[in-house]
Amino acid sequence: MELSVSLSLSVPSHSRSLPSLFFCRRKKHNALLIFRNPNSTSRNCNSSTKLFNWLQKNVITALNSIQTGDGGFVLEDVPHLTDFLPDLPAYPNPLQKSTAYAIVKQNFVSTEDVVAKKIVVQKNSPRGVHFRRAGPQEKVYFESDEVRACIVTCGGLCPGINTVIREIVCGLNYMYGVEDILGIEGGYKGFYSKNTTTLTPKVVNDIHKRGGTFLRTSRGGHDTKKIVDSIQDRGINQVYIIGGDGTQKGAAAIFKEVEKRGLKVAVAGIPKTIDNDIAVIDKSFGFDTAVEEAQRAINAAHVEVESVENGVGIVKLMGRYSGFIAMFATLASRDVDCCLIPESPFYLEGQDGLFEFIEKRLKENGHIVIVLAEGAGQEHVARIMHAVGEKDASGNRLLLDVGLWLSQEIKDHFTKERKMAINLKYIDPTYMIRAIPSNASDNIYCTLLAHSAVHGAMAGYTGFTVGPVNSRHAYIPIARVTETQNTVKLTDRMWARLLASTNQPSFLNYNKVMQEKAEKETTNLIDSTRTSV
Ligand SMILES: Nc1ncnc2c1ncn2[C@@H]1O[C@H](COP(=O)(O)OP(=O)(O)OP(=O)(O)O)[C@@H](O)[C@H]1O
Ligand SMILES: O=P(O)(O)OC[C@H]1O[C@](O)(CO)[C@@H](O)[C@@H]1O
Ligand SMILES: [Mg+2]
Repeated sequence: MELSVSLSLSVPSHSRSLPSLFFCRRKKHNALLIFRNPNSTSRNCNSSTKLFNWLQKNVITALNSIQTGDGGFVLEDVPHLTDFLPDLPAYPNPLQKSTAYAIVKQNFVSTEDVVAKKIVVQKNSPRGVHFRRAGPQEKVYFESDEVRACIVTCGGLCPGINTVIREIVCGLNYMYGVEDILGIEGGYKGFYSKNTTTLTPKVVNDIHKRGGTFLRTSRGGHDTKKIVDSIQDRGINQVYIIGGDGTQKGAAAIFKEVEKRGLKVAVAGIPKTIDNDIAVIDKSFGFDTAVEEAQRAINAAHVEVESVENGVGIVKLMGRYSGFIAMFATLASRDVDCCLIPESPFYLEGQDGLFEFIEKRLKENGHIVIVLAEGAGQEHVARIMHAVGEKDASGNRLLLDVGLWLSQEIKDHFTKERKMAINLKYIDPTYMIRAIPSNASDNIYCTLLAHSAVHGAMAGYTGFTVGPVNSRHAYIPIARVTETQNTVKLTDRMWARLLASTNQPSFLNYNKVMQEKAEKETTNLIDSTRTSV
């Protein structure tokens, strides 16, 4: 029989008589749990703690909640409250009595249901990694009147945050009869520095029609201890956390602390990012809305440059480390001649460089539209501006304005060096594409995310992120979505589609060109020093 291994930080404080390190089998999931008992009076407590710490450091990431099965089947499961509170009672799901849901053929998802991470397989390939399927379960671990939930939003804005807030509130209330829901204001720091607001279906009724976040947001200020103290003091037992990769790391830290303190608190993460840079999930909410809104800016650029001689339009879109918005906006528009993203470094001068391409398009068509992701070409701007690498309150690198830099470089090159008059229009709609309400399909997506999170928390799952994997909503261990960032793969078919549609240079010679440029600059510097001496 195959067993998986999982580590749990502590056991309830009354268990002084238990050994300092002990093992037990979690039958339901066929897993071996290793517990550390910090209250143990046993004499070998010290060495056990050392062993536990070593296991935690070296083994936990690899083995936490992993179950294996026949044919190479792997389930990367999420934690459950009963992992560290084994005696929790379960109750029948109140959805059984709901008139709306009673007619659903398969009202509950089975605890055996899983979602495959990889959907394209071959006859003999192993079954591979799976995640727990999201949805309502027959048993819940909270009674309706026992729940005190809270919702917090952190990081940058994204279309659809208000829909997620609305649907968590309405989902908890309409499906599970929960009436005690609190809003934490202004991001993580709101837990310990602000009063809460009361959220009811009536209060949130119209918020999905507005952009932004009804609860407001912030960067920085994550203090795990203070946050969990506040959760404990306020008697909160379900925490819904909406935010990007940084926020999800914060959610993981809150979960760990909750687990360490042995609290009956379900921690659910709902991934949010306009950049679509969250790993594992198909797509992040608000992304489609942002791509759609970007079309308006691209269209404006096209109209402008088409109406003048030698028109050069530059549209800067969001995308710190991932160029998904720029790539999808380009593919959708068909008016874009060149798309520049952080994953594909570009160069200006020489053969197959950007200047050569612009000149070619101006000669052919009389105009050119360039879409630029804000994170692209940062190395060029940094070199010119001697940047000091400023960071925001969360520690994210602050980007330099690549749009302004590129506009200036293009103007200088064509007017000074090529003696060509150009008409350059720089459009910067960065915040406009994320400060709008979500479109219809994102609204539905947000509803499913919120409801999946509610079902998961009610079923006692915790320390999870929810999201669609191959179109099926799943509960994903938080570490899975924070360990890597989703970026555009230049070797994937989608980037090839873009190159084929724009016919832009691939900049594959980037390293060679940049090395030659650096060598040339060094030689020039040496020559000019010699001359001046
Ligand atoms: N490693 C971490 N551990 C704990 N908390 C973190 C960590 N990284 C970030 N946070 C907290 O998460 C919150 C949001 O982080 P950040 O500003 O990076 O935005 P984000 O969630 O990544 O969203 P986005 O990048 O889409 O705007 C902040 O309050 C920050 O303090
Ligand atoms: O909201 P801020 O702090 O200006 O940060 C902007 C950044 O946030 C993001 O929108 C991600 O949320 C990035 O695309 C962008 O670089
Ligand atoms: Mg982030």
